[in-house]
Amino acid sequence: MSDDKKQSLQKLQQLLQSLQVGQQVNETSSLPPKRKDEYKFWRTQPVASFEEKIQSEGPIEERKTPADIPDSPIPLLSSFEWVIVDMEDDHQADQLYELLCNHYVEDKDSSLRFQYSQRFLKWALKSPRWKKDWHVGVRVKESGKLVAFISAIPVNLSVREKKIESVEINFLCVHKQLRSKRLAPILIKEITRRVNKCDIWHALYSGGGVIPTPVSTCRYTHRPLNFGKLYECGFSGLPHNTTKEQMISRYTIGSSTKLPGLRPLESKDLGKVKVLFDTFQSKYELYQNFTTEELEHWLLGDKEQQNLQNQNEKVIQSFVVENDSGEITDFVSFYILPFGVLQGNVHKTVNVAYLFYYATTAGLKKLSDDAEATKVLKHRLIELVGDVLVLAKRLEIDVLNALTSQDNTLFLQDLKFGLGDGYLHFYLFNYRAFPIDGGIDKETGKFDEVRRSKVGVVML
Ligand SMILES: CCCCCCCCCCCCCC(=O)SCCNC(=O)CCNC(=O)[C@H](O)C(C)(C)COP(=O)(O)OP(=O)(O)OC[C@H]1O[C@@H](n2cnc3c(N)ncnc32)[C@H](O)[C@@H]1OP(=O)(O)O
Repeated sequence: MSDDKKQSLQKLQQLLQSLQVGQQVNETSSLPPKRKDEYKFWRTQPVASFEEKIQSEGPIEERKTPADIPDSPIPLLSSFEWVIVDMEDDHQADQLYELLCNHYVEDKDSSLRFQYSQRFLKWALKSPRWKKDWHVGVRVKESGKLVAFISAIPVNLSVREKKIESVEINFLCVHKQLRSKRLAPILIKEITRRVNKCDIWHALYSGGGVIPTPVSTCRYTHRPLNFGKLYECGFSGLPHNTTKEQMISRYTIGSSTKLPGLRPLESKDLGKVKVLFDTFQSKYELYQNFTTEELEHWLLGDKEQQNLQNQNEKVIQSFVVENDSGEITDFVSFYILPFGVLQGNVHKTVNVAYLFYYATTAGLKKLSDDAEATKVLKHRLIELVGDVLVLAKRLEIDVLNALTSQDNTLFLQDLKFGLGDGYLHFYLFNYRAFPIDGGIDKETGKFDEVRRSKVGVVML
């Protein structure tokens, strides 16, 4: 490949990357990592240091009880107040939607922003055992304007053989005009207080920026499904000596799925899917133990989504493969989170889907590092995710994104996913753990098909 072509391809990848960056833009990602003692806030928190040689896994802080935790919220400047954002009230859910749309994550020149629908946010924030008290907002007292937010949902994590009652922290957001005023640490301390009051002492969170200290790092990858539109939006250039038609043809996929017995997941499948999923997930070193109720929520959507007339409008799409004997041999899911295109483009939205959870019986009976089992698994995942491309295309998705987590490195290359520039770092609060493989070869920065990743959680 000529240098020009390489450069153009690189540019294309960078541009495409901006479509699927998720959490890595606008965070601390552009800053070089500092020593832990230079992180004014994080050096005070129970997290491992970068340089620490971990000897054994377990909690960092001594065991406390909820009685040790203050009853009152962390003080705020007098012009602001703590509020709960009531996700059951459409008006308040809309205010959160507004805040996130305008201030959460965007690309560098502010031409793209996430379009978190109310439907998406309700699904993400009202998972089983959710608590109103953990949807924490900050309002300007005088105007009532919502200017900051942070959330927690309960999760039961497994870190290697240990089960850890935890929360997942997400949607940390501060209004642009209030940035760099140390409000984020206050939000983090307040959510910590509220969670601790419920006798929970650990958390999982992720982000594109490096803070002390990632337990794993995965890389973003993307698979264009509608190159023509991405090109028209101005996000993708053409590699040197390549026509638009050639690029479109490179990414063209068939219109029908290939796996016999592939159909949408129904609630009657959940029992079987849970058994399959539990077995499949247990090979990872970081994963969530789902109850059947949680599995229903995350794979079928909340009641509102389940009751939709048009199932294509669901933000979560899940499918199973049922064989002739009525066994569920596989399931796969993806969620949809579009970007709004600003600055008067012909296209108003870029439809982005993210690969979510999956499991298969293929290669399960043998040890996961058995070469034959890996071959069987790889072959099956190429078929399964290959069908996801078709299903996503039918829903008019323009790009399918995936991380290098789970067993994804087995199919990314074959299915023409391009390596992105963005990384997603996974963090554990108040828990020391040995590093977990993220599916990237440390020498080359490319997909690690041999070790793969041991990260089995997917965060929204
Ligand atoms: C047991 C329960 C525990 C629960 C808590 C577990 C921990 C949860 C942790 C949160 C998980 C969130 C998961 C998600 O939602 S990741 C999504 C984060 N959100 C965005 O990227 C949206 C756009 N950006 C913003 O809204 C703001 O820039 C944010 C709010 C991110 C920072 O606001 P601002 O730019 O105005 O900064 P500041 O002056 O107030 O504060 C500066 C301090 O904050 C540290 N900082 C900056 N960004 C992040 C970040 N993404 N995670 C952790 N820390 C972060 C930074 O290193 C510095 O500390 P230090 O370097 O001096 O030490």
